[in-house]
Amino acid sequence: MTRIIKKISEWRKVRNETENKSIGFVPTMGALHRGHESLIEKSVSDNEITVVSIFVNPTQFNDPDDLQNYPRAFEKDYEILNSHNVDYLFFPDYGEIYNDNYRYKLSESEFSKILCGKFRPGHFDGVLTVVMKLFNIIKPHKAYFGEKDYQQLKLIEGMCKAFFMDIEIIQCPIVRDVDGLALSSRNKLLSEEERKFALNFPRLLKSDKSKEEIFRELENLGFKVDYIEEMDGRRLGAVYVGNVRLIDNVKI
Ligand SMILES: Nc1ncnc2c1ncn2[C@@H]1O[C@H](COP(=O)(O)OP(=O)(O)OP(=O)(O)O)[C@@H](O)[C@H]1O
Ligand SMILES: CC(C)(CO)[C@@H](O)C(=O)[O-]
Ligand code: BAL
Repeated sequence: MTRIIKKISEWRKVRNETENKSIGFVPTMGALHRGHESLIEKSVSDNEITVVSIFVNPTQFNDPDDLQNYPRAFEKDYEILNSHNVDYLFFPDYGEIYNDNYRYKLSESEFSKILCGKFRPGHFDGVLTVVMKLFNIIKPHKAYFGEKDYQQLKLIEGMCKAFFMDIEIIQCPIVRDVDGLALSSRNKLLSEEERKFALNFPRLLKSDKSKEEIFRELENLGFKVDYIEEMDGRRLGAVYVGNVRLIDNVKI
């Protein structure tokens, strides 16, 4: 059975007893899907101990409605963790993580300001701060992140390098539904019709059109488009379907 740990003090005791065992860590905000499961499976196969965290981190939400509507599914999540033989679920509350009430934060001043960072002010400060805190608490050897959140993944790699953090970041490929939509917790917020409409996003992202053409075509279809950009041999984008913001990227 996956053991639920809510308190840092309780985890510290467990961590002290792990001796030389390898520890893999999968940070999440819950509402788990097969994308998360792919990270968990990799961690379970690579490490002797796997820790998953579920913490809907308020400091990375620039939009209070987005935070309030963020899907939460604790019971189903717990079943999924058990079915993968995850050893520990770290499930802290706000006060446990933000004992400073977010007076201290970690920022990156360049890459975090473009792409998603341009449209979600403060988002990556919140992400980097919470990931640093979680790393300092869990003290994993390896941590697993998905390529769907490509900018997040690169910023976390940069943070580890900048602060000489001895944690290996494992980059995991995007898991898609059979129809091509990248799995995302926020997909649960789409109506059936919106979900069908959302399929235009991955379809156009992977087309051989230019980023400008893709931007225009998505707008003409009725998407609100934050950006379509290319970097590192990838085309990345963020769009709104109704109130739901989706991100995705493909290799080009
Ligand atoms: N489809 C996916 N394939 C691979 N990894 C994924 C996928 N979706 C999410 N992840 C990874 O799971 C980790 C936790 O992500 P998170 O809990 O925010 O889920 P999410 O589905 O990305 O939710 P959101 O709706 O916030 O985008 C991140 O490292 C993220 O990149
Ligand atoms: C890395 C993370 C768990 C930090 O809250 C979150 O941004 C996510 O789920 O991708
Ligand atoms: N997976 C990224 C979390 C967020 O959108 O806040």
